[in-house]
Amino acid sequence: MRTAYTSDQIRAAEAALMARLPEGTLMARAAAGLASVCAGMLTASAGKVYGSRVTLLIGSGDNGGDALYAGARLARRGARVVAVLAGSRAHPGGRAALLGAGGRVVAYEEALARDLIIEADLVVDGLVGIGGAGALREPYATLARLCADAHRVVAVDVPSGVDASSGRVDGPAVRAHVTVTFGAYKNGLLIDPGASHAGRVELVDIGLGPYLPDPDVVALTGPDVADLLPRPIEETDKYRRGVVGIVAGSDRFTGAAVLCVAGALRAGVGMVRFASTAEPVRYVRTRWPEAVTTVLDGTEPDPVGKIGRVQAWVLGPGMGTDERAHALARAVLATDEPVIVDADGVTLAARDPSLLRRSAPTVITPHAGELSRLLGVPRDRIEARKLEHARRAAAELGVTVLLKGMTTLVAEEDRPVRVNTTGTPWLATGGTGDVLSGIIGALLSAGLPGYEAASCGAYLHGRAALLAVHGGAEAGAEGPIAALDVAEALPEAIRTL
Ligand SMILES: NC(=O)C1=CN([C@@H]2O[C@H](COP(=O)(O)OP(=O)(O)OC[C@H]3O[C@@H](n4cnc5c(N)ncnc54)[C@H](OP(=O)(O)O)[C@@H]3O)[C@@H](O)[C@H]2O)[C@@H](O)CC1
Ligand SMILES: [K+]
Repeated sequence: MRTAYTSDQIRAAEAALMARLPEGTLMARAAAGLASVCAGMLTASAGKVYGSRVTLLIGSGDNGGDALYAGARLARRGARVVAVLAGSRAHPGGRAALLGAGGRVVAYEEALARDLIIEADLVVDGLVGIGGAGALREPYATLARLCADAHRVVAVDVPSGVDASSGRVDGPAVRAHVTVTFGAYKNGLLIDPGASHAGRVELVDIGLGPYLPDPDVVALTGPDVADLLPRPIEETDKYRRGVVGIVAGSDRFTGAAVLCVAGALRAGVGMVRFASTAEPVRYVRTRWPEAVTTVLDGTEPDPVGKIGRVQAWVLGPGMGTDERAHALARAVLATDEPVIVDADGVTLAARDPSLLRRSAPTVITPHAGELSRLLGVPRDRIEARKLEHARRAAAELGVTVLLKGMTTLVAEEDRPVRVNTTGTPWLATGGTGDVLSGIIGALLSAGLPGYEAASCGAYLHGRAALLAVHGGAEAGAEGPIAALDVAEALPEAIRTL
């Protein structure tokens, strides 16, 4: 499990550790780790450290101090190091170390900074770290923008302009090839848009481990998901493995039904009971003979009873939002089984919040627009502050929230937010969300709690998509995928966790 923290949590841990160490020890550890990554990159790109050109962008805080001390180490190995000071101040010890090692220090001037950034083999972003607040001011903002023209950029601790605690980016921000972070991951390195500014993240151990509190954000890894996934045991049967009831599709949207059933079946459910109007039932029966189907014409006094016993429900994909759909949603949500509410189900819940007031576990899977309707908060505000709003929705609605997006978040009250690290931009294609809800339904029916089902489901969905994009391989050339390809790649995604 990868764990991440807010700036305040990191600061508190650093203070506790620093109190036990001679002054400057932590910065020396950070700078040594940073210099070693920089040297590796220079060797890879320029063939050697000696003679290579390094430009340091230096802010007035300790983030600049790290960069200056690392620059001094590189200068001692023969690199030609120049520090551009963005502010009137710079860490005095770091500045002296760089000058002592033969490096140069220049005051910011735009044309000079541009040349130094373009000509460098490596640019080191030491503008701001966890002390950054709000959008970058000038000339920091211009320097961050100029980094787009650099050959290679290493960000110190976090890319400047990215909020370390949330991943928020308000204005220009450095886009790094590599981020060297100290002591522990910061939330902003895992959550977008920050995460996509960080490039590859290298964690340098500075001894913070024993002083870190419970993490604020975590990311599951393949082995974590492998441990959490229920596997069939010898004396099992389809009922014990889990039966999921899928209420999805309508005569207008038949595909959502087929895809949702695909996700559940390929994720390894014991059995699918599928219920809908006549058309989607016909399509599901044709494509998935494995599913047991029920036609609902909307006149049933007890639709849930007609469908039969299940251990969990998927409610919503393509089911529509009319009166019939509303009544069906009410009936499913009145049961005592866990329910994942997706798509039209989320729209119905936004219109009638009483639907989500239930004691059994509920997972909702909105994108930012759907969450905007649920919370009554503008969509762009949610997109800018995803962590905050996923948490708020979980607390206010009393459900597990899977907020879809470039990085998917899973929030539940009093638990660290889980951020999903698998996936690919190719996933942005119609129907993939229906597959995801089927996967989560399958995991819920197998007995996983909502928090685990949602986060493992997102992981498997993203991993299956990656395999499909690479034609079944872990990496390599990429090609387009359709939603059904994601479902079809699930068994391989699980096999190779
Ligand atoms: N603590 C430790 O033990 C260790 C810490 N370490 C390192 O220290 C870093 C934290 O250092 P830090 O606390 O000095 O803050 P830092 O990130 O340099 O930024 C503060 C400066 O930035 C400025 N500034 C802020 N916002 C701005 C904006 N929007 N636009 C422009 N400027 C802005 C702000 O200016 P001011 O508001 O004061 O005018 C202030 O001067 C941490 O990330 C890690 O790299 C490591 O060495 C390991 C040990
Ligand atoms: K930085």
